[in-house]
Amino acid sequence: MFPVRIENLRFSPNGHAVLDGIDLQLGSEGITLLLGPNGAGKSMLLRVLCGLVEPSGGTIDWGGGVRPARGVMMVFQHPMMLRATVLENVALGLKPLGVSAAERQRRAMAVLERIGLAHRAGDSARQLSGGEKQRLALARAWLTRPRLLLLDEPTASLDPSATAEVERIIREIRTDGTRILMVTHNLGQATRLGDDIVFLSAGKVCEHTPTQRFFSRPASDEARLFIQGELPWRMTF
Ligand SMILES: Nc1ncnc2c1ncn2[C@@H]1O[C@H](COP(=O)(O)OP(=O)(O)OP(=O)(O)O)[C@@H](O)[C@H]1O
Repeated sequence: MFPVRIENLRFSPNGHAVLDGIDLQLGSEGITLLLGPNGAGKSMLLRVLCGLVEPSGGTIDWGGGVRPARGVMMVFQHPMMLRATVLENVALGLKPLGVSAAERQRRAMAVLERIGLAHRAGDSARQLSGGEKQRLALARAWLTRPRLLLLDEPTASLDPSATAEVERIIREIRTDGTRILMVTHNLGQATRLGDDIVFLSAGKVCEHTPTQRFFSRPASDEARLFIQGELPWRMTF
């Protein structure tokens, strides 16, 4: 499936270019952080990659073949919880894979242990806190062993301790062999988690560079102003 090669990817509903010719290559390992101002097209890029939105043009080459049906998973900023227990919500991810009910429960319990939610297995998932719901959503995706995991601001509304716990789980998923592409507005988080940074502005990739270099020597004016918190609003649209 890797490298994933994205070329001249476009999404232009009603003539407005949300993705304006994205060129990007993703190798088989690591955590890539997608940064950029509001409206840059970060979430839209993830939606196109996971197949939720049909692009207007361009190509995505999934390592020479078509996108593997179950190889790509996405976790949203506000993950959906079914009206069911925590265990059932996690086990659900394995249902389409034809895993038996007993095995689904066994594996779901094992992943709940790893994310520190085993003691909540029998509780209603909808009663969980925001941080716990995000951990559950990560566990649900992790259980299916995706090759590529797309994360859209998974810690956006979490406090520092819940954020640290989610970051720990993301690192574990990466160590387990899953490639991660993640949107964040948290620059501290980008330095903690990111192997490399893709900086998007106005639907285009301005730069794709190792994390340390991005923060010490950004190549584009847009990225430099963004890091300094001085990006003029007119450059964001
Ligand atoms: N389904 C859609 N159809 C048309 N335009 C859309 C659609 N979804 C989003 N947009 C527009 O695309 C642009 C980019 O949105 P997107 O959510 O990808 O930005 P973003 O970089 O993730 O921003 P933020 O950091 O604020 O979440 C916005 O102007 C948004 O209004």
